[in-house]
Amino acid sequence: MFKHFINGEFVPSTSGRTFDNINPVTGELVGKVAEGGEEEVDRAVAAAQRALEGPWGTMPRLERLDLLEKVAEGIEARFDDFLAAEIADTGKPKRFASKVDIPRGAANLKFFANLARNLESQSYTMDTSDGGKALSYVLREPVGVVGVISPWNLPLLLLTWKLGPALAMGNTVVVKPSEETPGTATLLGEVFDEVGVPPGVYNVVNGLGPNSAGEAITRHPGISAITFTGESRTGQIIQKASAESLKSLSFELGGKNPALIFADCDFDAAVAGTTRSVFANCGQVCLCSERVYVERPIFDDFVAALKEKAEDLKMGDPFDEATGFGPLISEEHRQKVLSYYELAREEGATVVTGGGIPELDAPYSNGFYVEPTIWTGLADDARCMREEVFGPVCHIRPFDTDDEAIALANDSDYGLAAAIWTQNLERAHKVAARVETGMVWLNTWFLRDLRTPFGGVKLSGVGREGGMHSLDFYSELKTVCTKL
Ligand SMILES: NC(=O)C1=CN([C@@H]2O[C@H](COP(=O)(O)OP(=O)(O)OC[C@H]3O[C@@H](n4cnc5c(N)ncnc54)[C@H](O)[C@@H]3O)[C@@H](O)[C@H]2O)C=CC1
Ligand SMILES: O=C(O)/C=C/C=C(\O)C(=O)O
Repeated sequence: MFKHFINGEFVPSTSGRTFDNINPVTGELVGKVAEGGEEEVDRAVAAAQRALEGPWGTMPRLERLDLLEKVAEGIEARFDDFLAAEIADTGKPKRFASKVDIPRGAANLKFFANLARNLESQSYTMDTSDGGKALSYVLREPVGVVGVISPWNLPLLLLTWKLGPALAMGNTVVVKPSEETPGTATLLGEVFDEVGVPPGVYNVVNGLGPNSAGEAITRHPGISAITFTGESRTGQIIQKASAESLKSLSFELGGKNPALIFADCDFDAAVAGTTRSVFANCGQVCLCSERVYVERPIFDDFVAALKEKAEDLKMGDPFDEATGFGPLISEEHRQKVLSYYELAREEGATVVTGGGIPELDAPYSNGFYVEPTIWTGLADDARCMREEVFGPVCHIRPFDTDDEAIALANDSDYGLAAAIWTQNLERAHKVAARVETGMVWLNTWFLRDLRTPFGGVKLSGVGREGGMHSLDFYSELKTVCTKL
Protein backbone atom coordinates (compact mmCIF):
# COMPACT_ATOMS: atom_id res chain seq x y z
CA MET A 1 0.00 0.00 0.00
CA PHE A 2 1.16 3.55 -0.78
CA LYS A 3 0.98 5.41 2.55
CA HIS A 4 1.36 9.08 3.39
CA PHE A 5 4.80 10.36 4.44
CA ILE A 6 4.20 12.71 7.36
CA ASN A 7 6.83 13.92 9.82
CA GLY A 8 9.35 11.41 8.49
CA GLU A 9 7.08 8.38 8.83
CA PHE A 10 4.96 6.32 6.47
CA VAL A 11 1.42 6.32 7.87
CA PRO A 12 -2.04 5.16 6.70
CA SER A 13 -5.13 7.38 6.69
CA THR A 14 -7.04 7.67 9.94
CA SER A 15 -10.24 6.96 8.00
CA GLY A 16 -8.74 3.77 6.57
CA ARG A 17 -9.97 4.88 3.14
CA THR A 18 -7.97 3.84 0.06
CA PHE A 19 -8.19 4.02 -3.70
CA ASP A 20 -6.69 1.88 -6.47
CA ASN A 21 -3.50 2.54 -8.38
CA ILE A 22 -3.78 0.91 -11.81
CA ASN A 23 -1.01 0.03 -14.26
CA PRO A 24 -1.98 1.70 -17.58
CA VAL A 25 -0.06 -0.89 -19.63
CA THR A 26 -2.14 -3.86 -18.48
CA GLY A 27 -5.06 -2.37 -16.54
CA GLU A 28 -3.91 -4.40 -13.51
CA LEU A 29 -3.84 -3.20 -9.92
CA VAL A 30 -0.41 -1.92 -8.82
CA GLY A 31 -1.56 -1.40 -5.24
CA LYS A 32 -3.88 0.47 -2.91
CA VAL A 33 -3.23 4.10 -2.04
CA ALA A 34 -4.17 5.67 1.31
CA GLU A 35 -6.68 8.47 0.75
CA GLY A 36 -5.89 11.46 2.90
CA GLY A 37 -8.09 14.42 3.71
CA GLU A 38 -8.22 17.42 6.04
CA GLU A 39 -6.87 15.47 8.99
CA GLU A 40 -3.74 14.23 7.21
CA VAL A 41 -3.13 17.65 5.67
CA ASP A 42 -3.45 19.21 9.15
CA ARG A 43 -0.86 16.80 10.54
CA ALA A 44 1.47 17.35 7.60
CA VAL A 45 1.22 21.14 7.90
CA ALA A 46 1.90 20.96 11.65
CA ALA A 47 4.99 18.80 11.02
CA ALA A 48 6.14 21.17 8.28
CA GLN A 49 5.73 24.18 10.59
CA ARG A 50 7.73 22.47 13.35
CA ALA A 51 10.56 21.66 10.91
CA LEU A 52 10.51 25.25 9.69
CA GLU A 53 10.87 26.65 13.18
CA GLY A 54 13.28 23.91 14.25
CA PRO A 55 15.94 21.84 12.51
CA TRP A 56 15.39 22.95 8.91
CA GLY A 57 14.87 26.63 9.64
CA THR A 58 17.92 26.85 11.88
CA MET A 59 20.22 24.69 9.73
CA PRO A 60 23.12 26.59 8.11
CA ARG A 61 22.25 27.37 4.50
CA LEU A 62 25.11 25.40 2.94
CA GLU A 63 24.34 22.34 5.05
CA ARG A 64 20.75 22.49 3.81
CA LEU A 65 21.88 22.72 0.19
CA ASP A 66 24.31 19.82 0.70
CA LEU A 67 21.40 17.71 1.91
CA LEU A 68 19.39 18.63 -1.16
CA GLU A 69 22.26 17.44 -3.36
CA LYS A 70 22.35 14.22 -1.37
CA VAL A 71 18.67 13.67 -2.17
CA ALA A 72 19.56 14.08 -5.86
CA GLU A 73 22.38 11.54 -5.45
CA GLY A 74 19.91 9.26 -3.67
CA ILE A 75 17.66 9.33 -6.76
CA GLU A 76 20.67 8.47 -8.94
CA ALA A 77 21.71 5.65 -6.59
CA ARG A 78 18.21 4.15 -6.82
CA PHE A 79 17.71 4.99 -10.49
CA ASP A 80 16.19 1.61 -11.34
CA ASP A 81 13.72 1.76 -8.44
CA PHE A 82 12.54 5.20 -9.52
CA LEU A 83 12.33 4.07 -13.14
CA ALA A 84 10.25 1.00 -12.20
CA ALA A 85 7.92 3.09 -10.01
CA GLU A 86 7.41 5.72 -12.72
CA ILE A 87 6.73 3.06 -15.36
CA ALA A 88 4.31 1.15 -13.09
CA ASP A 89 2.34 4.35 -12.47
CA THR A 90 2.34 5.86 -15.96
CA GLY A 91 3.13 3.02 -18.40
CA LYS A 92 5.54 5.32 -20.25
CA PRO A 93 8.34 3.63 -22.20
CA LYS A 94 11.65 3.14 -20.42
CA ARG A 95 13.26 4.76 -23.46
CA PHE A 96 11.56 8.02 -22.45
CA ALA A 97 11.55 7.78 -18.64
CA SER A 98 15.22 6.80 -18.41
CA LYS A 99 16.27 9.81 -20.50
CA VAL A 100 13.76 12.39 -19.29
CA ASP A 101 11.84 11.73 -16.06
CA ILE A 102 14.42 10.21 -13.75
CA PRO A 103 17.55 12.12 -14.83
CA ARG A 104 15.63 15.40 -14.68
CA GLY A 105 14.33 14.40 -11.23
CA ALA A 106 17.89 14.42 -9.91
CA ALA A 107 19.04 17.31 -12.12
CA ASN A 108 16.27 19.64 -10.90
CA LEU A 109 17.40 19.25 -7.27
CA LYS A 110 21.09 19.67 -8.11
CA PHE A 111 20.42 22.69 -10.28
CA PHE A 112 18.47 24.61 -7.64
CA ALA A 113 20.90 23.65 -4.86
CA ASN A 114 23.72 25.09 -6.97
CA LEU A 115 21.81 28.19 -7.96
CA ALA A 116 21.00 28.92 -4.32
CA ARG A 117 24.63 28.32 -3.32
CA ASN A 118 25.78 31.05 -5.65
CA LEU A 119 23.10 33.64 -4.96
CA GLU A 120 24.04 37.30 -4.95
CA SER A 121 22.39 39.69 -2.52
CA GLN A 122 21.21 43.19 -3.36
CA SER A 123 22.31 46.38 -1.61
CA TYR A 124 21.93 50.06 -2.52
CA THR A 125 23.35 53.28 -1.18
CA MET A 126 21.64 56.63 -1.64
CA ASP A 127 22.26 60.25 -0.84
CA THR A 128 19.91 61.72 1.76
CA SER A 129 18.56 65.30 1.89
CA ASP A 130 20.72 66.18 4.92
CA GLY A 131 23.87 65.46 2.92
CA GLY A 132 24.34 62.05 4.46
CA LYS A 133 23.86 58.57 3.08
CA ALA A 134 21.58 55.61 3.55
CA LEU A 135 22.15 51.93 2.92
CA SER A 136 19.40 49.48 1.95
CA TYR A 137 19.91 45.76 1.64
CA VAL A 138 17.60 42.90 0.85
CA LEU A 139 17.17 39.74 2.92
CA ARG A 140 15.72 36.60 1.37
CA GLU A 141 13.59 34.52 3.73
CA PRO A 142 11.46 31.38 3.31
CA VAL A 143 7.80 31.85 2.42
CA GLY A 144 6.79 29.16 4.93
CA VAL A 145 4.99 25.90 4.26
CA VAL A 146 4.48 25.40 0.52
CA GLY A 147 1.67 23.26 -0.91
CA VAL A 148 2.82 21.32 -3.97
CA ILE A 149 0.02 19.89 -6.13
CA SER A 150 1.46 17.92 -9.00
CA PRO A 151 0.12 16.07 -12.05
CA TRP A 152 0.57 12.57 -13.46
CA ASN A 153 2.21 13.18 -16.81
CA LEU A 154 5.83 13.78 -15.65
CA PRO A 155 5.45 12.91 -11.97
CA LEU A 156 9.03 12.99 -10.64
CA LEU A 157 10.20 15.67 -13.06
CA LEU A 158 7.46 18.13 -12.15
CA LEU A 159 7.54 17.34 -8.44
CA THR A 160 11.29 17.99 -8.16
CA TRP A 161 10.97 21.07 -10.37
CA LYS A 162 8.95 22.56 -7.51
CA LEU A 163 10.67 20.86 -4.56
CA GLY A 164 14.17 21.92 -5.59
CA PRO A 165 13.71 25.69 -5.33
CA ALA A 166 11.18 25.47 -2.48
CA LEU A 167 13.57 23.52 -0.24
CA ALA A 168 16.67 25.40 -1.41
CA MET A 169 15.04 28.60 -0.19
CA GLY A 170 14.46 27.05 3.23
CA ASN A 171 10.74 26.28 2.99
CA THR A 172 9.11 23.03 4.00
CA VAL A 173 6.53 21.30 1.83
CA VAL A 174 3.28 19.38 1.85
CA VAL A 175 3.03 17.51 -1.44
CA LYS A 176 -0.05 15.99 -3.00
CA PRO A 177 0.99 13.90 -5.97
CA SER A 178 -1.63 13.06 -8.57
CA GLU A 179 -3.86 10.21 -7.46
CA GLU A 180 -2.72 8.38 -10.62
CA THR A 181 0.99 8.48 -9.72
CA PRO A 182 1.88 8.09 -6.03
CA GLY A 183 4.99 5.94 -6.68
CA THR A 184 7.98 8.23 -7.10
CA ALA A 185 6.78 10.79 -4.52
CA THR A 186 6.59 7.90 -2.03
CA LEU A 187 10.07 6.59 -2.91
CA LEU A 188 11.39 10.09 -2.50
CA GLY A 189 10.22 9.97 1.13
CA GLU A 190 12.56 7.02 1.67
CA VAL A 191 15.43 8.95 0.11
CA PHE A 192 14.81 12.07 2.22
CA ASP A 193 14.88 9.84 5.29
CA GLU A 194 18.00 7.92 4.18
CA VAL A 195 20.10 11.04 3.60
CA GLY A 196 19.10 12.58 6.92
CA VAL A 197 16.72 15.41 6.01
CA PRO A 198 14.88 16.25 9.26
CA PRO A 199 11.32 14.91 9.66
CA GLY A 200 8.61 17.34 8.53
CA VAL A 201 10.60 18.99 5.75
CA TYR A 202 9.11 16.79 3.01
CA ASN A 203 5.58 15.54 3.61
CA VAL A 204 3.38 13.64 1.18
CA VAL A 205 -0.38 13.35 1.56
CA ASN A 206 -1.99 11.09 -1.03
CA GLY A 207 -5.54 11.72 -2.10
CA LEU A 208 -7.86 13.13 -4.71
CA GLY A 209 -8.54 16.76 -5.64
CA PRO A 210 -11.99 18.12 -4.76
CA ASN A 211 -13.29 17.31 -1.22
CA SER A 212 -10.04 15.51 -0.53
CA ALA A 213 -6.37 16.15 0.19
CA GLY A 214 -5.94 18.53 -2.78
CA GLU A 215 -8.73 20.87 -1.71
CA ALA A 216 -7.62 20.67 1.94
CA ILE A 217 -4.19 22.01 0.91
CA THR A 218 -5.72 24.89 -1.06
CA ARG A 219 -7.81 25.97 1.95
CA HIS A 220 -5.32 25.38 4.76
CA PRO A 221 -4.43 28.64 6.58
CA GLY A 222 -1.01 27.27 7.54
CA ILE A 223 0.07 26.99 3.90
CA SER A 224 1.57 30.21 2.52
CA ALA A 225 2.06 29.39 -1.15
CA ILE A 226 0.83 26.88 -3.69
CA THR A 227 2.57 25.64 -6.78
CA PHE A 228 0.36 23.70 -9.17
CA THR A 229 0.70 22.08 -12.57
CA GLY A 230 -2.38 20.65 -14.23
CA GLU A 231 -5.54 21.57 -16.05
CA SER A 232 -6.49 25.25 -16.47
CA ARG A 233 -9.95 24.65 -14.96
CA THR A 234 -8.36 23.14 -11.84
CA GLY A 235 -6.10 26.20 -11.61
CA GLN A 236 -9.19 28.41 -11.57
CA ILE A 237 -10.74 26.32 -8.77
CA ILE A 238 -7.53 26.44 -6.71
CA GLN A 239 -7.25 30.20 -7.21
CA LYS A 240 -10.75 30.67 -5.79
CA ALA A 241 -10.25 28.26 -2.89
CA SER A 242 -6.96 29.81 -1.83
CA ALA A 243 -8.20 33.41 -2.11
CA GLU A 244 -9.45 33.47 1.48
CA SER A 245 -5.95 33.08 2.90
CA LEU A 246 -4.35 35.06 0.03
CA LYS A 247 -1.72 32.47 -0.79
CA SER A 248 1.00 33.16 -3.37
CA LEU A 249 0.29 31.10 -6.45
CA SER A 250 2.36 29.72 -9.28
CA PHE A 251 0.41 27.88 -11.98
CA GLU A 252 1.60 26.03 -15.03
CA LEU A 253 -1.56 25.03 -16.88
CA GLY A 254 -2.80 23.61 -20.16
CA GLY A 255 -1.89 24.36 -23.74
CA LYS A 256 -3.16 24.05 -27.30
CA ASN A 257 0.27 24.59 -28.71
CA PRO A 258 0.98 25.57 -32.32
CA ALA A 259 3.81 24.29 -34.49
CA LEU A 260 4.58 26.46 -37.54
CA ILE A 261 6.35 24.63 -40.36
CA PHE A 262 7.66 26.93 -43.10
CA ALA A 263 8.48 25.68 -46.60
CA ASP A 264 12.14 26.67 -46.12
CA CYS A 265 12.60 24.35 -43.12
CA ASP A 266 14.96 21.40 -42.96
CA PHE A 267 12.15 19.01 -43.91
CA ASP A 268 13.46 15.85 -42.24
CA ALA A 269 14.34 17.70 -39.03
CA ALA A 270 10.89 19.33 -38.95
CA VAL A 271 9.15 15.98 -39.44
CA ALA A 272 11.27 14.29 -36.75
CA GLY A 273 10.83 17.21 -34.35
CA THR A 274 7.08 17.38 -34.91
CA THR A 275 6.77 13.61 -34.43
CA ARG A 276 8.27 14.16 -30.98
CA SER A 277 6.30 17.30 -30.21
CA VAL A 278 2.99 15.59 -31.04
CA PHE A 279 3.51 12.03 -29.85
CA ALA A 280 6.09 12.12 -27.01
CA ASN A 281 4.74 10.64 -23.77
CA CYS A 282 1.59 9.76 -25.75
CA GLY A 283 0.92 13.49 -26.21
CA GLN A 284 0.66 13.95 -22.46
CA VAL A 285 3.05 16.88 -22.06
CA CYS A 286 1.61 20.35 -21.65
CA LEU A 287 4.15 21.51 -24.28
CA CYS A 288 3.01 19.08 -27.00
CA SER A 289 1.89 20.50 -30.36
CA GLU A 290 -1.80 19.89 -31.06
CA ARG A 291 -2.15 22.47 -33.87
CA VAL A 292 0.32 22.07 -36.73
CA TYR A 293 0.34 24.72 -39.47
CA VAL A 294 2.32 23.93 -42.62
CA GLU A 295 3.17 26.31 -45.49
CA ARG A 296 1.17 25.22 -48.51
CA PRO A 297 3.99 24.13 -50.91
CA ILE A 298 5.08 21.36 -48.51
CA PHE A 299 1.69 20.61 -46.94
CA ASP A 300 0.93 17.30 -48.70
CA ASP A 301 4.46 15.97 -48.28
CA PHE A 302 4.51 16.93 -44.61
CA VAL A 303 1.16 15.25 -43.87
CA ALA A 304 2.36 12.07 -45.62
CA ALA A 305 5.68 12.08 -43.75
CA LEU A 306 4.11 12.63 -40.32
CA LYS A 307 1.56 9.89 -41.06
CA GLU A 308 4.40 7.47 -41.83
CA LYS A 309 6.16 8.37 -38.56
CA ALA A 310 2.94 8.01 -36.55
CA GLU A 311 2.28 4.59 -38.01
CA ASP A 312 5.86 3.51 -37.19
CA LEU A 313 5.52 4.12 -33.44
CA LYS A 314 5.90 0.84 -31.60
CA MET A 315 3.67 -0.12 -28.65
CA GLY A 316 4.25 -2.96 -26.21
CA ASP A 317 6.46 -3.84 -23.26
CA PRO A 318 7.54 -0.48 -21.78
CA PHE A 319 10.88 -1.99 -20.74
CA ASP A 320 11.71 -3.01 -24.32
CA GLU A 321 14.07 -0.41 -25.84
CA ALA A 322 12.16 -0.68 -29.13
CA THR A 323 8.94 0.55 -27.52
CA GLY A 324 8.47 4.24 -28.27
CA PHE A 325 4.80 4.77 -27.53
CA GLY A 326 2.93 4.03 -24.30
CA PRO A 327 -0.67 4.07 -23.11
CA LEU A 328 -2.68 6.99 -21.77
CA ILE A 329 -2.69 7.38 -18.01
CA SER A 330 -6.13 5.90 -17.26
CA GLU A 331 -9.31 4.48 -18.74
CA GLU A 332 -11.03 7.75 -17.80
CA HIS A 333 -8.48 9.76 -19.74
CA ARG A 334 -8.73 7.32 -22.67
CA GLN A 335 -12.48 7.91 -22.79
CA LYS A 336 -11.81 11.65 -22.87
CA VAL A 337 -9.32 11.33 -25.75
CA LEU A 338 -11.59 8.92 -27.65
CA SER A 339 -14.47 11.37 -27.24
CA TYR A 340 -12.35 13.95 -29.08
CA TYR A 341 -11.54 11.37 -31.78
CA GLU A 342 -15.32 10.96 -32.22
CA LEU A 343 -16.02 14.69 -32.02
CA ALA A 344 -13.42 15.40 -34.72
CA ARG A 345 -15.32 13.14 -37.12
CA GLU A 346 -18.58 14.90 -36.24
CA GLU A 347 -16.87 18.24 -36.82
CA GLY A 348 -15.86 17.16 -40.32
CA ALA A 349 -12.22 16.13 -39.89
CA THR A 350 -10.45 13.90 -42.36
CA VAL A 351 -8.73 11.23 -40.27
CA VAL A 352 -5.32 10.84 -41.93
CA THR A 353 -4.33 8.05 -39.55
CA GLY A 354 -5.47 6.52 -36.27
CA GLY A 355 -8.67 7.65 -34.61
CA GLY A 356 -9.33 4.58 -32.50
CA ILE A 357 -7.97 1.88 -30.22
CA PRO A 358 -5.07 -0.21 -31.58
CA GLU A 359 -5.31 -3.98 -31.82
CA LEU A 360 -2.78 -5.37 -29.37
CA ASP A 361 -2.15 -8.79 -27.88
CA ALA A 362 -2.65 -9.54 -24.18
CA PRO A 363 -1.68 -8.17 -21.72
CA TYR A 364 -1.53 -4.86 -23.63
CA SER A 365 -5.07 -5.33 -24.98
CA ASN A 366 -6.25 -4.45 -21.46
CA GLY A 367 -4.08 -1.32 -21.31
CA PHE A 368 -5.24 2.23 -22.00
CA TYR A 369 -3.81 2.58 -25.51
CA VAL A 370 -5.12 4.77 -28.31
CA GLU A 371 -3.81 5.14 -31.83
CA PRO A 372 -1.54 8.06 -32.70
CA THR A 373 -3.88 10.24 -34.70
CA ILE A 374 -3.66 12.98 -37.34
CA TRP A 375 -6.56 15.09 -38.55
CA THR A 376 -6.91 17.58 -41.40
CA GLY A 377 -9.83 19.65 -42.62
CA LEU A 378 -11.22 21.05 -39.37
CA ALA A 379 -12.57 24.60 -39.18
CA ASP A 380 -10.50 27.00 -37.05
CA ASP A 381 -13.39 27.34 -34.60
CA ALA A 382 -14.01 23.58 -34.21
CA ARG A 383 -13.89 22.45 -30.58
CA CYS A 384 -11.10 20.00 -31.49
CA MET A 385 -9.03 23.02 -32.61
CA ARG A 386 -9.64 25.00 -29.43
CA GLU A 387 -9.74 22.52 -26.52
CA GLU A 388 -6.73 20.72 -25.07
CA VAL A 389 -7.01 16.98 -25.80
CA PHE A 390 -3.79 15.94 -23.98
CA GLY A 391 -3.39 12.87 -26.15
CA PRO A 392 -1.35 11.70 -29.16
CA VAL A 393 -3.13 13.78 -31.76
CA CYS A 394 -2.69 16.85 -33.93
CA HIS A 395 -4.55 18.70 -36.63
CA ILE A 396 -2.57 19.86 -39.67
CA ARG A 397 -3.71 22.90 -41.67
CA PRO A 398 -2.05 24.78 -44.53
CA PHE A 399 -1.12 28.49 -44.52
CA ASP A 400 0.14 30.89 -47.19
CA THR A 401 1.86 33.85 -45.49
CA ASP A 402 3.83 34.62 -42.32
CA ASP A 403 1.06 36.93 -41.11
CA GLU A 404 -1.53 34.20 -41.57
CA ALA A 405 0.64 31.66 -39.70
CA ILE A 406 1.07 34.06 -36.77
CA ALA A 407 -2.64 34.90 -36.66
CA LEU A 408 -3.53 31.21 -36.63
CA ALA A 409 -0.99 30.45 -33.91
CA ASN A 410 -2.38 33.25 -31.74
CA ASP A 411 -6.02 32.31 -32.30
CA SER A 412 -6.24 30.38 -29.02
CA ASP A 413 -7.34 30.85 -25.42
CA TYR A 414 -4.03 29.23 -24.43
CA GLY A 415 -0.48 30.52 -24.75
CA LEU A 416 2.08 28.07 -23.45
CA ALA A 417 4.62 27.04 -26.11
CA ALA A 418 5.18 27.23 -29.86
CA ALA A 419 7.59 25.45 -32.20
CA ILE A 420 8.80 27.18 -35.37
CA TRP A 421 10.61 25.34 -38.15
CA THR A 422 12.41 27.50 -40.75
CA GLN A 423 15.98 27.93 -41.96
CA ASN A 424 15.47 31.66 -42.46
CA LEU A 425 16.83 33.13 -39.22
CA GLU A 426 15.33 36.56 -39.77
CA ARG A 427 11.89 35.02 -40.20
CA ALA A 428 12.42 32.75 -37.19
CA HIS A 429 13.16 35.64 -34.82
CA LYS A 430 10.45 37.92 -36.23
CA VAL A 431 7.78 35.23 -35.94
CA ALA A 432 8.99 34.20 -32.46
CA ALA A 433 8.58 37.79 -31.25
CA ARG A 434 4.97 37.95 -32.49
CA VAL A 435 3.74 34.58 -31.20
CA GLU A 436 1.71 34.93 -27.99
CA THR A 437 3.20 32.15 -25.84
CA GLY A 438 5.49 31.92 -22.83
CA MET A 439 8.02 29.83 -24.73
CA VAL A 440 9.07 29.44 -28.36
CA TRP A 441 11.32 26.74 -29.76
CA LEU A 442 13.15 27.44 -33.04
CA ASN A 443 14.00 24.29 -35.01
CA THR A 444 13.83 22.15 -31.89
CA TRP A 445 11.39 21.14 -29.16
CA PHE A 446 11.54 20.35 -25.41
CA LEU A 447 15.12 21.55 -25.07
CA ARG A 448 15.29 23.07 -21.60
CA ASP A 449 17.86 25.34 -20.00
CA LEU A 450 16.73 25.32 -16.36
CA ARG A 451 17.84 28.93 -15.88
CA THR A 452 15.19 30.26 -18.27
CA PRO A 453 11.66 31.36 -17.33
CA PHE A 454 9.08 28.62 -17.81
CA GLY A 455 5.33 29.26 -17.94
CA GLY A 456 2.51 30.51 -20.10
CA VAL A 457 0.21 33.41 -20.94
CA LYS A 458 -3.62 33.54 -21.24
CA LEU A 459 -5.20 30.33 -19.82
CA SER A 460 -1.80 28.61 -19.72
CA GLY A 461 -0.58 29.89 -16.40
CA VAL A 462 0.12 32.43 -13.73
CA GLY A 463 3.72 33.48 -13.10
CA ARG A 464 6.97 31.90 -14.20
CA GLU A 465 9.18 29.25 -12.66
CA GLY A 466 12.76 28.38 -13.68
CA GLY A 467 16.09 29.78 -12.49
CA MET A 468 15.79 32.95 -10.43
CA HIS A 469 12.04 33.13 -11.13
CA SER A 470 11.61 30.01 -9.01
CA LEU A 471 13.86 31.26 -6.24
CA ASP A 472 11.89 34.52 -6.16
CA PHE A 473 8.54 32.71 -5.95
CA TYR A 474 9.74 30.52 -3.09
CA SER A 475 11.18 33.37 -1.01
CA GLU A 476 10.00 36.50 0.73
CA LEU A 477 12.20 39.53 0.13
CA LYS A 478 12.70 41.86 3.08
CA THR A 479 14.26 45.30 2.64
CA VAL A 480 16.32 46.71 5.51
CA CYS A 481 17.13 50.43 5.27
CA THR A 482 19.49 52.29 7.58
CA LYS A 483 20.72 55.87 7.66
CA LEU A 484 24.50 55.96 7.73
N1 LIG B 1 0.62 19.40 -17.25
C1 LIG B 1 -0.58 19.62 -17.67
O1 LIG B 1 -0.85 20.60 -18.31
C2 LIG B 1 -1.61 18.64 -17.32
C3 LIG B 1 -2.87 18.74 -17.85
N2 LIG B 1 -3.80 17.85 -17.53
C4 LIG B 1 -5.13 17.99 -18.15
O2 LIG B 1 -6.09 17.89 -17.15
C5 LIG B 1 -7.03 16.87 -17.46
C6 LIG B 1 -7.51 16.22 -16.21
O3 LIG B 1 -6.44 15.50 -15.57
P1 LIG B 1 -6.31 15.56 -14.02
O4 LIG B 1 -5.24 14.71 -13.50
O5 LIG B 1 -7.66 15.34 -13.46
O6 LIG B 1 -5.78 17.04 -13.89
P2 LIG B 1 -6.02 18.00 -12.71
O7 LIG B 1 -5.61 19.36 -13.09
O8 LIG B 1 -7.41 17.83 -12.23
O9 LIG B 1 -5.05 17.37 -11.60
C7 LIG B 1 -3.75 17.80 -11.32
C8 LIG B 1 -3.56 17.74 -9.81
O10 LIG B 1 -4.48 18.61 -9.18
C9 LIG B 1 -5.23 17.91 -8.17
N3 LIG B 1 -6.55 18.52 -8.06
C10 LIG B 1 -7.62 18.31 -8.85
N4 LIG B 1 -8.66 19.06 -8.43
C11 LIG B 1 -8.23 19.77 -7.35
C12 LIG B 1 -8.84 20.70 -6.46
N5 LIG B 1 -10.10 21.08 -6.60
N6 LIG B 1 -8.09 21.21 -5.47
C13 LIG B 1 -6.81 20.85 -5.31
N7 LIG B 1 -6.19 19.95 -6.10
C14 LIG B 1 -6.88 19.42 -7.11
C15 LIG B 1 -5.22 16.49 -8.68
O11 LIG B 1 -5.52 15.60 -7.63
C16 LIG B 1 -3.80 16.36 -9.21
O12 LIG B 1 -2.89 16.15 -8.17
C17 LIG B 1 -6.28 15.96 -18.40
O13 LIG B 1 -7.18 15.27 -19.19
C18 LIG B 1 -5.42 16.90 -19.14
O14 LIG B 1 -6.15 17.44 -20.21
C19 LIG B 1 -3.53 16.86 -16.65
C20 LIG B 1 -2.30 16.70 -16.08
C21 LIG B 1 -1.22 17.58 -16.42
O1 LIG C 1 10.20 21.24 -17.20
C1 LIG C 1 10.08 20.60 -18.25
O2 LIG C 1 11.04 20.33 -18.96
C2 LIG C 1 8.77 20.09 -18.67
C3 LIG C 1 7.65 20.50 -18.14
C4 LIG C 1 6.41 19.95 -18.55
C5 LIG C 1 5.24 20.31 -18.00
O3 LIG C 1 5.18 21.32 -17.15
C6 LIG C 1 3.95 19.63 -18.25
O4 LIG C 1 3.86 18.77 -19.11
O5 LIG C 1 3.01 19.97 -17.53
